[in-house]
Amino acid sequence: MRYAEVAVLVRARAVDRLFDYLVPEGMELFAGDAVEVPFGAQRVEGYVLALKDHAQDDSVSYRAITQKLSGQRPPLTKDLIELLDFMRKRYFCTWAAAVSTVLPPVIRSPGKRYYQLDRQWVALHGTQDADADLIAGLDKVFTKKARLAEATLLEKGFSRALLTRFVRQGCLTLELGGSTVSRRSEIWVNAVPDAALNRVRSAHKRELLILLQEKGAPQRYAELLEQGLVTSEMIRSLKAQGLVQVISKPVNESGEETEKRLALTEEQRAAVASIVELIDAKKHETILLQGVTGSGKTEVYLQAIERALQKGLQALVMVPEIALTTQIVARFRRRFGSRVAVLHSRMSERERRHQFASIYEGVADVVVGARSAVFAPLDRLGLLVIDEEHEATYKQDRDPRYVAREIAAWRAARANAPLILGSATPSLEVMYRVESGRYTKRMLKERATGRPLPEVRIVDMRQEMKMNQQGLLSRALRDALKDSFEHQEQAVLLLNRRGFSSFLLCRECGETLTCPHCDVTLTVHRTPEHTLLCHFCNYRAPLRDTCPACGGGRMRTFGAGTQQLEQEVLSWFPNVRVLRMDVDTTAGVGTHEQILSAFSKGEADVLLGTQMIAKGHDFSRVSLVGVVAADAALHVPDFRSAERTFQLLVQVAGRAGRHGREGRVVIQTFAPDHYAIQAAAAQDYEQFYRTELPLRRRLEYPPFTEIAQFIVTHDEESKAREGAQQLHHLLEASLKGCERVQLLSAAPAVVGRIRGAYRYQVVVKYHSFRAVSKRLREAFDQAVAVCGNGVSLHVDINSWMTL
Ligand SMILES: Nc1ncnc2c1ncn2[C@@H]1O[C@H](COP(=O)(O)OP(=O)(O)OP(=O)(O)O)[C@@H](O)[C@H]1O
Ligand SMILES: [Zn+2]
Ligand SMILES: [Zn+2]
Repeated sequence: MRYAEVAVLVRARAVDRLFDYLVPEGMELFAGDAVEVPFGAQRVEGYVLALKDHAQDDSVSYRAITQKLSGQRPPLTKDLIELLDFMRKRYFCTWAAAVSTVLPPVIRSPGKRYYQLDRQWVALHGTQDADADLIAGLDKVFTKKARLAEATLLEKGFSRALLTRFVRQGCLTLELGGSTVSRRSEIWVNAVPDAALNRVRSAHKRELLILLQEKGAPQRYAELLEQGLVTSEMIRSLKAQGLVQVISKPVNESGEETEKRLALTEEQRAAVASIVELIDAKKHETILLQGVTGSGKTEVYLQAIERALQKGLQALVMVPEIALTTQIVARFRRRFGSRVAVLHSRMSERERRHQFASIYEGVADVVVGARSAVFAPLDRLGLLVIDEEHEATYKQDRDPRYVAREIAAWRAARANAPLILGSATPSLEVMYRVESGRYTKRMLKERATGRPLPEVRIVDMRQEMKMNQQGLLSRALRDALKDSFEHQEQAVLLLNRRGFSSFLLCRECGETLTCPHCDVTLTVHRTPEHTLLCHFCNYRAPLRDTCPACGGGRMRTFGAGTQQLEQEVLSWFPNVRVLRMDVDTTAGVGTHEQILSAFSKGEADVLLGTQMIAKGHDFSRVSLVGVVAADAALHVPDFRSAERTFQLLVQVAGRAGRHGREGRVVIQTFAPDHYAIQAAAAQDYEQFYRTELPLRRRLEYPPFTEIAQFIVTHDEESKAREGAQQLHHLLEASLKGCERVQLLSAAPAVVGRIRGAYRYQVVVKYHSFRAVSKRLREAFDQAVAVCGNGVSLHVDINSWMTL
């Protein structure tokens, strides 16, 4: 008897365990396969995590699996199966939630598999190959039909492993669920140096050889064929005589030849060398690649990946938000052609299916993608890269709230592969790990193009207010815009309105109000009564008009929209062309790309928008960057607000002057002396880090502690609050006697209400996850059990952003 240990896709926490099922006689089943099983009176989908000869309890008679759902390949690879367990323990999620997160629904059901033979490939490679007999055999089977079902080929004695290998080599094309999986390449021929012409009898062949020798470089087979200069038979026999070489070069989707690597700068070369050393040694290590904006980190990734591919290994590259990073994907495609698969959340189902198929079949061995790509089914990982490591988008904001960086680290360690974290502005967590010796660091201090970093100027908005300048644009920023337009250059204007909260800011001295216990900004809370509130610990204070610092009477809520900014720009410069990028203008699929590509083609003079314009773009004609209100980022009620502000300002500044004239940056702020703004203006990471770290230490924030944030929601405010208080009691009881743990009072969450549901939070700070995880989990499970109907509980471990 064989048994399967199955994770069933039933969400209820009450049945969150693995179930044993009998494997019916004759069912070919592997760990990782999708199955249908009886569950109560229903039939449900499940995943086989292990196969075994004995069930948990031999005296029980187990029910049998009713059906196998997956096709040839188990959708869950071996390391993904193990990852499920890690996710459950780390993010307190159920088996079902872990499986659903790791595997998007579209890839579970298999399609029928058909193959086509590439005759040109066979004609040119066939007979010389070590596989000559097998290829000749395939050729014969395919004579009558252009397309054969997999079952037919298996019947004829070709094994699956063989078919897969031929797909990877380019000899076969696989058709799966309406899309074609193939490794696109183009065939080139070249004369062997000093090929002895006298050995060639046929005049045609001799002509061809002379032509190739005269050219002295490989020629496209397709072109020679068009010109009537070759037949496949000619090439085959010349190849057999050792007079020509047949080369297949990878091409990209549109058939263009893949691009050559760039000659590296000295710094890049050293970085690539240290990564290559790890790849060769199959050694896991995490390397922080800290490179200033425009230092050419991407080229370092590309060349390191090339090495992994040469060794038959795969690479995974994570980018913060794929819709915003079309440029980077295009570069990967230009370099590695159809070996690149792209995964992100905005793809059509059909496209996603296609991308997954090419990964499973091994045709794509470089995966580039956003957060969820961290689960790509790669079983020969040789290198993992997280670009812009510091970005908040690597944190999943729904359950299970995983951090892609943690998952990548887990997979890299398991695969004995290096993990590269790239950033101009590394997160404090990562830099702290570098300092404590857990990660190594490689620096790129110069821009790869040799351009200098832009010059940054801070404008004190308090002075502007005194001069009775009421608008969003200071005089300095207006002058800079005018200068940029006069030189026919482009400008980027950033107005970030991150978060949903508002805060009070003194228009005369720039003061804001912070929590005396947590040092985060107090936000204006409108329900049930108007108060100032700390979302961390529930401290409250009354609203006020007068400033506690300067005594002025102009404490006002802060915030302006991008539309308002657009109007103001147009009122000063009626003839300039403005593109606006924010949540309103980017709702549709592909709209990001459209706006960005219009801007990079020079169809507008100004791009203005929220933080989505700050990241990663490489625009060649931008010489001016203006930050309209740096304070909006500074006063997000989050202990990371200074860090986020510094990162945002350095990143957006980095868009200026990457190629042409020297860049200029204008930062407008009510807090010109704030250390985050000062360090950003100097583009000095070290200066920022040295100031921020002691503050974190004093207040016991990450990287010195870790934070678990529990969220309780309900349609009625009182129920949500009571639920949070109940959870607080349970946590108190279960954490009793634990050292160095802080449990904060239940408080309204920063986003107090989403889609009608009220949200309360309870925060726990601790030093060691290992020491508290069981206790946290226990309290959480109890709270789930005792909380009434309609209350839902979420947990956010190591909250990346306290939202
Ligand atoms: N070795 C090189 N020689 C010449 N140009 C290079 C070299 N390496 C990179 N570049 C060019 O430098 C520019 C910046 O490179 P890239 O976009 O990779 O920088 P980055 O470090 O990712 O910057 P950011 O962090 O600002 O996104 C690109 O236009 C790239 O083509
Ligand atoms: Zn004041
Ligand atoms: Zn507080």
